[in-house]
Amino acid sequence: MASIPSTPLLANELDIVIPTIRNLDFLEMWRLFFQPYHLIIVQDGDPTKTIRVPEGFDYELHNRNHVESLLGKRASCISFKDSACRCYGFLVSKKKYIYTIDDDCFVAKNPTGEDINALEQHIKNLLTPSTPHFFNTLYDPYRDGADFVRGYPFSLREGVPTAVSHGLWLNIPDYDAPTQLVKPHERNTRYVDAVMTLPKGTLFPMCGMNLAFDRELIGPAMYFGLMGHGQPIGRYDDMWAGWCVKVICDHLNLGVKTGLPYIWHSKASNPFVNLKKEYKGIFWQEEIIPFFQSVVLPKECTTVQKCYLALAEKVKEKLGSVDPYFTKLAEGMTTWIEAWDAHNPSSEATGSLANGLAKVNLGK
Ligand SMILES: O=c1ccn([C@@H]2O[C@H](COP(=O)(O)OP(=O)(O)O[C@H]3O[C@@H](CO)[C@H](O)[C@H]3O)[C@@H](O)[C@H]2O)c(=O)[nH]1
Ligand SMILES: [Mn+2]
Repeated sequence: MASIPSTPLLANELDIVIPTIRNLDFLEMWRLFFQPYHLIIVQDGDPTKTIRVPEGFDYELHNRNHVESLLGKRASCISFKDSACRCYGFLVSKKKYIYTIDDDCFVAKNPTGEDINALEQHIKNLLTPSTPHFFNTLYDPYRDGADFVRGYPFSLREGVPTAVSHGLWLNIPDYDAPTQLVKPHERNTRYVDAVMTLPKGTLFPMCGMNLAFDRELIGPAMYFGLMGHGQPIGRYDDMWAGWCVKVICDHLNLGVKTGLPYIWHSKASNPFVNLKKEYKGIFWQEEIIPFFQSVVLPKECTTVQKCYLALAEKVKEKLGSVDPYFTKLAEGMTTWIEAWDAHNPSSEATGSLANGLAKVNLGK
């Protein structure tokens, strides 16, 4: 009986990025799964505050002083006093893969009561192809005990490289403030044992609290937009990144998966505070979504950076009239790419990997 290959740890190829304003005692629960990895802690808020990290973890900690000294004027594109600051950790990492998790997310248990190694599942998701061009009704065909169903074209069974693995949450669901207010006691107890590829041409609300991605394939697009201090909106950082990422993944023939793994989200943030942060986004998104649904990136955009800069231009042109914020956000997007390329000179080369995929895509 062939043994089922265990998932490679990728311990030297993956960084764990944690945005935080509090001590990281939550890591104790993750120690078994996280200890082999390097952590990039992005300390938000007051840089003079000391963040306690449990013994035995290999980590680097960046606070606002570090952000400003590394990026100089370009630090303006990194949010302050919002979890969006986490994207700074994506920028300074030198690894191929990123896993990002919030500090109020704990190890969940599967229906048989076993602890879920969320990182292992994300790695499986990222190392197996995606199927955005044709939906497999038995979900993830590359999973042990599953396959492509009858009628699935063989020409599409190779799939495409997976750029993003979007995990979910038991207990406190990632609801918006109005839903939180209406359903304050609702908890997610439903464990759905599935991983699905998001079909090409479909957007989704990407949550940043349990998220992994291939930094070499899509890193430059993982900009968590301008939120928090000095900004008219909050809690749309991960959403914005998800919409940009999905449009670019569709263009470059890359895949986005959602579903397993689950984490246990323990803390409901204050719905009234959240409502204040979200309220402009709640009506702006009725214009933002049609914008992303209508975006067509030029075929000359064969790297993530080129796609992202073209997208920033379109944001300024099409959404600038909705609110001046979007002009500022478009500038933030451009500054982000400048900062990314300044600190990741080799990324154009990896962008050419996407370029290669784009050629495959464009060849069709
Ligand atoms: O100013 C801040 C506030 C928080 N953080 C860190 O960010 C994450 C998420 O914070 P928290 O769990 O308190 O908030 P949630 O509402 O549950 O977060 C969800 O909404 C999204 C907001 O954009 C977020 O991505 C979702 O997970 C924690 O690690 C805090 O320590 C911060 O860095 N700065
Ligand atoms: Mn939370």
